[in-house]
Amino acid sequence: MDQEKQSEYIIEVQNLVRDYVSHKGVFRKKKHTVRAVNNLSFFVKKGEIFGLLGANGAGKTTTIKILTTLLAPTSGSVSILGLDPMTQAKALRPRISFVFGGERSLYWRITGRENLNYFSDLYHISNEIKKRRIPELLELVGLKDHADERVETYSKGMKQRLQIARCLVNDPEIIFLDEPTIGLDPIGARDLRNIVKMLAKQGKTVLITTHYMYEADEICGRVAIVNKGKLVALDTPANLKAQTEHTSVIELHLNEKDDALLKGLNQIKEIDQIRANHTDQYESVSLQCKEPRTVFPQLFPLIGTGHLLSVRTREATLEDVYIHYVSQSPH
Ligand SMILES: Nc1ncnc2c1ncn2[C@@H]1O[C@H](COP(=O)(O)OP(=O)(O)OP(=O)(O)O)[C@@H](O)[C@H]1O
Repeated sequence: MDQEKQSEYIIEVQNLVRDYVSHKGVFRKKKHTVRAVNNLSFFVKKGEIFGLLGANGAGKTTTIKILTTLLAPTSGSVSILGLDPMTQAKALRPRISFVFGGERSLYWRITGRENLNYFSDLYHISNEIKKRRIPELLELVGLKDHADERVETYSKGMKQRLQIARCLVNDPEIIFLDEPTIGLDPIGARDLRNIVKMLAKQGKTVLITTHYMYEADEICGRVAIVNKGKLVALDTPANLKAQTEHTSVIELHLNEKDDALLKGLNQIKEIDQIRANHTDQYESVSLQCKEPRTVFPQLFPLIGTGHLLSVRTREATLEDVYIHYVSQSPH
């Protein structure tokens, strides 16, 4: 990527590597290295909602920690707002903010408003700005009517919204959100997504990690799919789905597990990928293929009488795309 092109980005990550080194054994200690981030590169523009997607252990949190000045990289270069998070942390910190999933960075014994007041003071925000900004933030995250209640009385969703308000007290240019909707009920998660969308509309840049593909599809302008520390795909959700344009999914629901069927499905060469999910009540099998009509004639003879509850075809979702990339990348 040339210099001119890079300058339009406010997050620049190039060939980032981070190793964790530990020592195992009591006497003869053996060095053990885990490469959590493996040659990762991506660039984010101002105002984007950029998603970092990956399974547990993919290296997302490690990457965010490096980008937010909390952890040193092993090698590679990172530039946030034109600053190096390691050597220019002091200049960078007031201009960014972050929320880590499940983190307890609020004081539960005091009210929501008092929390925002306290965190504003840590950033030396003037009384004049605080007076205007804190009510605005409480309004933004829908906590205006609960501002003077203790945080310990808040629901999980309210606490998470207060975390977002907390991370906005310094009016950051970039917000890093590590799994912000984890553990929230569907309405709480939707409220949080709406807040994130609103922030991007106001010109904030958001880097978000999530396990929920529909969430990434809904709010992210672009997503990077990371597997075992490596980038395996990067594009808009629409483009990623379009690249698998000729991919359809046939979904079968069966009233019980059918090993013979799975064995037979493995023989159909027109099926690109098979995913089976077994619950107490039923077995669901998803088949990725290019042309369902080429699969059906071979599929139906395999299904034992009485086993099939339903069958339907659908277009590939971002989740299918994600599974496609993650299962294809080398282990
Ligand atoms: N402090 C540490 N010491 C040793 N290994 C670590 C440390 N922190 C993370 N790792 C390892 O680095 C890899 C990446 O972890 P990381 O937490 O960055 O992944 P993640 O994508 O955020 O996962 P999750 O979705 O579970 O939060 C994992 O293999 C993890 O076990």
